[in-house]
Amino acid sequence: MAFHLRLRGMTGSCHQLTRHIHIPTSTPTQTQTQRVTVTATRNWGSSYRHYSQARQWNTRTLATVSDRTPTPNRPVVSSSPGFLNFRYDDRDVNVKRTKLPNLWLRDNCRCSACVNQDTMQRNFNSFELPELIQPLRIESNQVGVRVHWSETTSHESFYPWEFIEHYLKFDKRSPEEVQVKYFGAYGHLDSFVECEEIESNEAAAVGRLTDLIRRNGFAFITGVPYATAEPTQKLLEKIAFIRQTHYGGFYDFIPDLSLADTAYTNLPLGAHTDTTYFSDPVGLQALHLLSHVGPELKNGLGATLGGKSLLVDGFYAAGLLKAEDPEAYDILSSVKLPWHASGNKGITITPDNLYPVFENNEITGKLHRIRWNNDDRGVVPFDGKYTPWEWYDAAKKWNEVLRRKSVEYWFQLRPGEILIFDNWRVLHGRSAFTGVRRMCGGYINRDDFISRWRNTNYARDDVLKRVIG
Ligand SMILES: C[N+](C)(C)CCCC[C@H](N)C(=O)O
Ligand SMILES: O=C(O)CCC(=O)C(=O)O
Repeated sequence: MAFHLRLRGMTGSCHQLTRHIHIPTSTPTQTQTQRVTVTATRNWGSSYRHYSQARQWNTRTLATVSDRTPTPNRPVVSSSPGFLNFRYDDRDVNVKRTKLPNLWLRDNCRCSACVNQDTMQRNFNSFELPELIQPLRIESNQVGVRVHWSETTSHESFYPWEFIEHYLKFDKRSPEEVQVKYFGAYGHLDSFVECEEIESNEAAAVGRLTDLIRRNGFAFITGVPYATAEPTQKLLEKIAFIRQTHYGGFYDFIPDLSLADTAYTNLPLGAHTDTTYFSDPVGLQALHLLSHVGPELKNGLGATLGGKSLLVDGFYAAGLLKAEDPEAYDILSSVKLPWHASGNKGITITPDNLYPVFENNEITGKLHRIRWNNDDRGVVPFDGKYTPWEWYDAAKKWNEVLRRKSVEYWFQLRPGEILIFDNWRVLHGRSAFTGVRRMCGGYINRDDFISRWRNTNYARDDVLKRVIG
């Protein structure tokens, strides 16, 4: 018996697909093979729209394959052309949709045949899946839904209820958020991990360290040997590999202008973020003061050498600006600027695009990244929603907030203490100094930092659910 399915009201060109599928008869033990000719439009999008509108097929309504066994507190699952339908009983469950596309579900099969278990990468070509794939049989239980698909080689997928119900209620996975703790003039007194803790229990200690940085914006590693720079480098590499830049990888510097940047001088540096000129500014920056040798004490009075360190919680400062002058916050979020690093011969780095001072997360609207180094900023453009003088006015307000006594956290770095901060949130600087001040440290990519934080603070299954979607 030929079983011709044709979607009515199709537009655009069609092409014939011939499928052999097993449609179970009423008695599940018997199945019969039937030639099925299915037509679908080339333009997948429109066929989807028509697909979901096609109520009547030109022959019998598709045999609904569904699992009627109700599972407490879970929706009843049924099938209609192109979709699995999920109907909650009369409970008022707040859902955004009551059906999920078959092709989307099949593409998200996570079985060991579909996902390379060694690499966690998709193991099949999504675009060779039957465009009008249908379930032959559906079973559901307390844990999830099992679907037997109509494919040339029949395929069985299992979807945990957590996955299904998430996408009935939401459009996507929301970005990970952590409870951040702002800091002001007094910093965080408890944001440190002992070096020996890392040596004795690396994963747990690095987990605590990365979580402190994630939540507080910065943390110290204390008790670090400082006769040489090597222990510092080794500790940083326990978080993630050190990022190479035009300053090299692990850095160890003194004020000798060995590289063309004011960091290699004894000049004061106002609060800034580093590498504003990279498309992907460095995620973490580490600084360890190894030594500071100055002129001998004069007439017995202590010669203050200077070189104090400054941190500003950019998220806290931006919150103050937003509350006091929302338009200034919006201007600094909207006006996209050029940034550059061009001091070193043969180096002229600029980002792939123009970027604003504040970047806000598209989903949560929350401040996500600050890019602020007025010395490395390019020319404020004339086009766009705001004029340059509106930008200067907003930036001046931002600059004023950054220099408030209540916002600036000044402290003295000491040998043996590595400072590590979130360069997308925390601005840093220093006071002028005399003498020879030796600093070492390194940059770490944002994504490598966040990956390490995830994997040292949460179970892998939980992390995989978050990152695969
Ligand atoms: C010494 N160390 C490599 C840490 C920094 C060198 C210069 C940093 C500069 N503010 C920039 O963003 O490029
Ligand atoms: O010397 C310092 O304390 C900080 C230097 C600096 O701002 C940097 O390396 O980006």
